[in-house]
Amino acid sequence: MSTAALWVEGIRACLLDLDGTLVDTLGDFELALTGMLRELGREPLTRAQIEPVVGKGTEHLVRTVLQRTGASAAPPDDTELARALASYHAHYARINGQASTVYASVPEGLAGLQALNLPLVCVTNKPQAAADALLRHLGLRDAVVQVYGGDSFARRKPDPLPLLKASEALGLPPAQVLMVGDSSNDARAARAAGCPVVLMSYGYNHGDDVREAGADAVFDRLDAVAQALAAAGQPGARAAGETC
Ligand SMILES: O=C(O)COP(=O)(O)O
Ligand SMILES: [Mg+2]
Repeated sequence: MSTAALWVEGIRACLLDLDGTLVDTLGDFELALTGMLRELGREPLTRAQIEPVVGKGTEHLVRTVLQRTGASAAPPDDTELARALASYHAHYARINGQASTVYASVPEGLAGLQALNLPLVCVTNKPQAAADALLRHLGLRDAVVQVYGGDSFARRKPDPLPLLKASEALGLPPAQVLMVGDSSNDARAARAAGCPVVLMSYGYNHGDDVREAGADAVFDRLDAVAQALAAAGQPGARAAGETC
């Protein structure tokens, strides 16, 4: 990545997506959905079928899965959806973290961003309580100052609201807050909020090419994002140990 890239200029904080960016959670989605589908008397889906549906929040996931596994392709009615969601949440709470792993470059990437004194905030579409519990389980909770979930605000990504609220809480203009995600959902939210955005190539992008998602840059490793920011000599960030 060229150090002349504009997105690196003036970054003072980072918003981090969770599923597909920090943690590979596909196994957890598979376990919880399989539990729900069994309870509803339906056949489970494969991971390959589940992956493109992840990233737009729980209701979108469950609604789409019900539609794909139903006798007809009709959308579920409200009662059916409510029953499925209750089952899914109960299964997810029980298995949360059992089949999830932190991506290889993430510990180094978080350490690299922290070494630049950038506050890190998790902005995910996963429900807040589940996201918080997962980060704790994986020993990542202390790396971020705040966790916002898909139920934290009136609207979730790709709406800009969570990113605008997070920037406001940090006391920074969105142009100085970098969104780090894995999908067009993150890129759309960032563009609408006025945040620069980079995407990780290893996550879930709804089955589409992440390089076509409209990000400022795409990286294969999270520590490469920190290195690019460090190389640009961030004005708002000081190297670890450096004093004012
Ligand atoms: O839809 C989800 O639950 C996952 O969302 P995330 O990629 O925003 O973390
Ligand atoms: Mg994601």
